[in-house]
Amino acid sequence: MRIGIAGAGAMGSRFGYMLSEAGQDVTLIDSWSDHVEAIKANGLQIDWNGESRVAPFKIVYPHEVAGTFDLIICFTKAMGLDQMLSSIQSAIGPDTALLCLLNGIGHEETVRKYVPDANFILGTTIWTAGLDGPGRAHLYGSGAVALENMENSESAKRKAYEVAELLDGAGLNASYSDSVRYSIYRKATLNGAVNAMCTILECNLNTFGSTQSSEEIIVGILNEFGDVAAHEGINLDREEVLNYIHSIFSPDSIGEHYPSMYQDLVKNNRITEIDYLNGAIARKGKDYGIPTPFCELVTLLVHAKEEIRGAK
Ligand SMILES: NC(=O)C1=CN([C@@H]2O[C@H](COP(=O)(O)OP(=O)(O)OC[C@H]3O[C@@H](n4cnc5c(N)ncnc54)[C@H](OP(=O)(O)O)[C@@H]3O)[C@@H](O)[C@H]2O)C=CC1
Ligand SMILES: CC(C)(CO)C(=O)C(=O)O
Repeated sequence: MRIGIAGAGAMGSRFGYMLSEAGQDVTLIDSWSDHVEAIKANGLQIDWNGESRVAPFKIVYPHEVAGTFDLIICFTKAMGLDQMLSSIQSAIGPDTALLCLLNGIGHEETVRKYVPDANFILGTTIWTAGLDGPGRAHLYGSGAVALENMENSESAKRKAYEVAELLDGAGLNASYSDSVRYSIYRKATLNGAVNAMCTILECNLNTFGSTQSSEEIIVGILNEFGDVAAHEGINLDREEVLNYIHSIFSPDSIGEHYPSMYQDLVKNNRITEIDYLNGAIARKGKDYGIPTPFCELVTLLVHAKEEIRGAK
C-alpha cells in the first residue's frame, strides 16, 4: 500500500517508521527544511527505547508529492492541517483514504474540505514520540490507536477496518471504534487535563501527577469537558476517564513523557494547540452557557506564556 505521512514530526516519524518496518511503501511529507534535508542526507536517526537505529526514508516537501496515495495519515499540528492538505491536494485521489490522528477537537471541518466522508477516517492515539532535533526522533513506550469511518456505509466501514488491520500489523495496536466522537472527547479530556499543566509547570506527566494539587485541577477540567460533551450528546463516563488519566502518570506507563504541548512551547518555542483543547471547551462553553473557568484560565495562561516567550 502506498502511504503518505502528512506531517513527519515526532508522531509522523513513529508511524512512518513502524509502517515501513512492516513492509509498507511509506513517503514522509513535511515542510520543515532542516528536518527534510537531514533525513534526505542521513535517513531518520531513531532512539528506539534506548537503542540507536537509522532508517532511510523517502521524504518530500508538500509541493514535491507525485501521484496519489492509497492512504494518507495526518500528523501535522492542528494549526498546520489546512495548509498541508491544501498543498498536497494532487496526492488525494478519488479512492485515497485519509486518516486524521491529531489531538484536539474540530478537525472534521478542515478535512472535509479535501476528502469526502466515504474516504475520511477519524481517530485518536495514545502513542508518544519526540524530536531531539532535525531528523532525530525518540520513540519510547507503547500505545494504541482507535479509529472509525465518518460515512455510515458498509464500504466506508470496510475501509476503516482495513486501515486498523494495517496499523495493527505494524505493531501500532489499532482497533476499530464504534464511537470515535466519544474516543476523541475522551482523549481531548486527557490532553486538556495534563498537556497545558505540564507546559505551564514545565514538568513531565509523572511529576505533575505526583503533586498534591493535580487531582483538583484534573477533576475541574474533566468536568468542564464532560459538561460540554454532554451538551453535544456525548456522555463521558467520568470515572473511567479519570482512571484513564491516572493511568498515564506511572513511569511504567508514559509518566516520563513530556506532552507534545511542552515540547512545542518549552523545548521549541512554538505556538501550541491550546485553542483546539481547553480553548475549544472555553469557546463552546460560552456558546452553550456552560461555565468553564478552569479551561478559560488555562488557555489564557498558555497564551500568556507563548507571548512572553515570543513563540512562533
Ligand atoms: N508527540 C506526541 O507524543 C503526541 C502528539 N500527538 C498529536 O500528534 C500531532 C502531531 O504532533 P507531533 O508529532 O508531536 O508534532 P511535531 O511538532 O513533532 O511535528 C509537527 C510538525 O511541526 C513542524 N515542526 C516540528 N518541530 C519543528 C521545528 N523545531 N521547527 C520547525 N518546524 C517544526 C513540522 O511541520 P511543518 O514545518 O511542515 O509545519 C512537523 O511536521 C499533534 O496534533 C499532537 O498533538 C498525539 C499523541 C502524542
Ligand atoms: C501522550 C499524550 C497523551 C500526553 O499528554 C499526548 O497526547 C501528547 O503528548 O500530546
